[in-house]
Amino acid sequence: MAAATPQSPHQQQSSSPFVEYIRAPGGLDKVVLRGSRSCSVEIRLFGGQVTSWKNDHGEELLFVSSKANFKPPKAFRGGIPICFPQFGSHGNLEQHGFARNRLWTIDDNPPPLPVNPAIRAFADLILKPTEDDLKMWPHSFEYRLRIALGALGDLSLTSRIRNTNTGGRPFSYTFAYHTYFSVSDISEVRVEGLETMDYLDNMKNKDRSTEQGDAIVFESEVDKVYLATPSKVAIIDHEKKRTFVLTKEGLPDAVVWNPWDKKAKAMQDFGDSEYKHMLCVEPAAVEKPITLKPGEEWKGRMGLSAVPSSYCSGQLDPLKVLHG
Ligand SMILES: O=P(O)(O)OC[C@H]1O[C@H](O)[C@H](O)[C@@H](O)[C@@H]1O
Repeated sequence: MAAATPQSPHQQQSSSPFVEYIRAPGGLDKVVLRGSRSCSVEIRLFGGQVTSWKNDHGEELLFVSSKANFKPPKAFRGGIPICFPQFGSHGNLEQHGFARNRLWTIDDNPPPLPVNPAIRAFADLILKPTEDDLKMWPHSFEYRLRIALGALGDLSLTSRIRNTNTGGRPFSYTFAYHTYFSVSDISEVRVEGLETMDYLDNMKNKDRSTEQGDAIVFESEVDKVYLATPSKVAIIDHEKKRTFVLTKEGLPDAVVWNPWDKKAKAMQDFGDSEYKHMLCVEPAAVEKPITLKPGEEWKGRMGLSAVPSSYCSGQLDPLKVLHG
């Protein structure tokens, strides 16, 4: 059950050229971040979910299914759902935990977060457990989420999760930023940065294997949790000559998922052929749950940028990736 509806953000915050608070139909309030030219980010307070990230040509960079269910309490298919306090079925809560199915509020007075002072387009959201949540997961927490649009159109999500239990009890959780990238043709996409990594294969009962030695390509359903991965992963869309560069901090693992045709047909909120135009690469903490003692706070950050890639030799153009 969603939390009680707090005052709508537009009653509390005044919009600016960089941040607009909007009451959407059905109380699905959202926040729009505006950057240079046509760069923008859209965030729904329901789920604390980024639902759009556009580049300076106004092109949509994230995938949202044409059949997405925009009605709470079901999370909707696309953008960047937040998986907390449980990733997948790694525990006894609902799939991916409850954070993506709750109404978040605007955090009026967030604790200071060291960021680039030039960034003006950002929003601070907060989620705390409802009475019902505490019955399911008996831990008090404060989850602060900052979503920021950088001057170069880059998108960053910074999560700060604090254990506010008064009874002295620690808690553990698993976590992911379930990021849906929009791609032109999955058969033309490669992922670099995960080669030779160990992974748990969700299609083989979470068996542990090791990835082969070169970029990952896609010819069928993939559902793998790569373990202890590098802090930078590249998703190369060859047809679009575009590379998504994903950087992560505090998130050792990376989930890679494409449902392919059979599973796509089985999902009512996903078009039968939409698997061709999306890929999930999800910075995560799955293998080793995060444990917080009362008063302790964890920080997990994902940075996304989309750079033109002169991808040809199997190696990313280092200048573009490093400075894109
Ligand atoms: O349909 P959802 O609950 O959003 O989950 C969608 C997918 O999320 C992750 O990528 C998991 O690894 C997959 O096993 C799951 O199918």
